[in-house]
Amino acid sequence: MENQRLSTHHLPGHDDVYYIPNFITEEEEKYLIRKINDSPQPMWKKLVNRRLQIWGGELTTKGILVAHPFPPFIDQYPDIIGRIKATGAFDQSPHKAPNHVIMNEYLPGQGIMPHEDGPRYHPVVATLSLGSHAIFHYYQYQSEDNEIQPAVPGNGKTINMNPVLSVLLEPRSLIISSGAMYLSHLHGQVIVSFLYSSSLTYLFQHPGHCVMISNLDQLQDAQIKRAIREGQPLKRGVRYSLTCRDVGRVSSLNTRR
Ligand SMILES: O=C(O)CCC(=O)C(=O)O
Ligand SMILES: [Fe+2]
Repeated sequence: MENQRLSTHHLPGHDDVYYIPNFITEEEEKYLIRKINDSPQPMWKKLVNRRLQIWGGELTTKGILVAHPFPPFIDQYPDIIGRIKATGAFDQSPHKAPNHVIMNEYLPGQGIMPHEDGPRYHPVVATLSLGSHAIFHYYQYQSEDNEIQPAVPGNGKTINMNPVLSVLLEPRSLIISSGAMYLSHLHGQVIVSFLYSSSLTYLFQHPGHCVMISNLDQLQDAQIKRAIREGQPLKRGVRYSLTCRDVGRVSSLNTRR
């Protein structure tokens, strides 16, 4: 997906992952978090390690979207959908913009296991982070010539738990994954309450486990940059992620988008 508007944001060595810091302002972030927290209890689905809300409609078991209008804080003010569309990341997708958003809430110490987003979506996902940072990893399945690593099962295949790419997601940033990173890799967010910085290139997720962060040069958050520079622990707060995707098949009974 080489795209002029995004080309300055791609991660070094990875043409199919883009990191855009400060995609929204602090004021817009506060507004969105307030709207999320104001939403009625029945909107939330509780999972073991996170809570989530689904915006844009429900997916049937056959992968068809029964469309429902977005809440206005997603496609009116601040117009997250319009701004994502303007990046050009969805130029090749069926609706040229995301029509489905899963909003995840993670408390400190919560995360999401490595997984694939699957074929129901056009293979581009744009994720907006709010509230706090996360380390986001991309993984591959184990291949025969890879060294054996501790692994967890996924679709009967074994995952190589050495990430191929690790990105520090700042609050207000947008990360876009496409191409092979969507189609043949897994992604996940490691469960940590603190991050410890060691040098300017490596961060400790927990003592003894170091990861190389690919987007250190792209970071913009003053607090995060200072903590990394000074070797201070980065304390996790509540993080919200808005994962925005385009579902190709939309029910004709209810196509308001
Ligand atoms: O929280 C994130 O950044 C990622 C969430 C995710 O991968 C998903 O909802 O499919
Ligand atoms: Fe995902």
